[in-house]
Amino acid sequence: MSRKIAIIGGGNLGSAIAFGLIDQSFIQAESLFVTRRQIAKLGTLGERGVNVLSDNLFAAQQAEWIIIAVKPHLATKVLEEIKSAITPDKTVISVVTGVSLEQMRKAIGEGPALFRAMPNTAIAIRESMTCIAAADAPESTQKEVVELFNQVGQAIIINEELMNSATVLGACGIAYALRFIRAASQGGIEIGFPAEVAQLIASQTVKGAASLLIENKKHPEFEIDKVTTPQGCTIAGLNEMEHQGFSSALIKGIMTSYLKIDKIPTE
Ligand SMILES: NC(=O)C1=CN([C@@H]2O[C@H](COP(=O)(O)OP(=O)(O)OC[C@H]3O[C@@H](n4cnc5c(N)ncnc54)[C@H](OP(=O)(O)O)[C@@H]3O)[C@@H](O)[C@H]2O)C=CC1
Ligand SMILES: O=C(O)[C@@H]1CCC=N1
Repeated sequence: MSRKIAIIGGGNLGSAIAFGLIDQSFIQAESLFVTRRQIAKLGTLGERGVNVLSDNLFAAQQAEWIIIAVKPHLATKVLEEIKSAITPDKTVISVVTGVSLEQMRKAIGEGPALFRAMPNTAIAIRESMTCIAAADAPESTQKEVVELFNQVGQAIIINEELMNSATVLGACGIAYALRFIRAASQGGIEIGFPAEVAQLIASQTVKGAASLLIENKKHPEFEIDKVTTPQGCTIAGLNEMEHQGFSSALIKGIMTSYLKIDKIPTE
């Protein structure tokens, strides 16, 4: 990509995006500007040739595309800080939870194309699921933004009303899936494996299950039916998990996360 990109807020997600983009060679390291106040913590990106700095305005002045990746309560402040650098030809993409396109427009003013994107931390290894919502952006710019996030996983356009749902299912979802793997590993240790072997088996098995659905595009129960031998051990274990509230716990957790989003301070 010939454009320059600035990532304002190089924390967990901002850095993950940076690593994903340079590892995929989507952008040259020297065309990427990543900011945070404690720049020493961006050392690894700096060693890879990325411009690491604490001057948000300078970073935004250099780039055509500006990705905002600070915590929700800092988003408006940061947008106002870099406002003078956001000329109408630029594209601003916020990955901030709970900050609407309308709030962004209010902080920046009319002109630039605005997007909200909700990737997850697997973006660092180019395996993100990213949901994107656009405001007043030409079709061609929307395509470019989807293309950017397709470089580092799978990206789709959604209506902004679904952005909180996308946050929970896609971004928080990484943590839910990892907690499943941790629990499976702990069970694996109890039935005989050393911890690292249990984790490998649990992780690769989850990867395989996800890949079956993504490649075959069938309902999970279709694949489960292939595993559950009548009177076998799989159905016995699955039924016990459901008696203990497995699916119900997950759905209730998803709803709790969803209801929490509107309570996250964005000012
Ligand atoms: N983590 C995740 O899985 C996901 C997070 N999100 C959203 O992404 C955003 C970032 O989350 P996350 O990466 O986890 O949070 P982090 O706290 O890890 O990252 C935010 C970064 O912003 C930096 N920062 C704070 N103030 C400024 C400033 N004035 N100028 C520039 N940088 C600043 C902080 O570094 P320093 O203190 O050194 O300045 C910090 O590293 C949040 O809005 C979150 O809701 C969305 C999807 C997934
Ligand atoms: O937990 C949070 O609030 C953010 C949003 C999605 C992932 N992390």
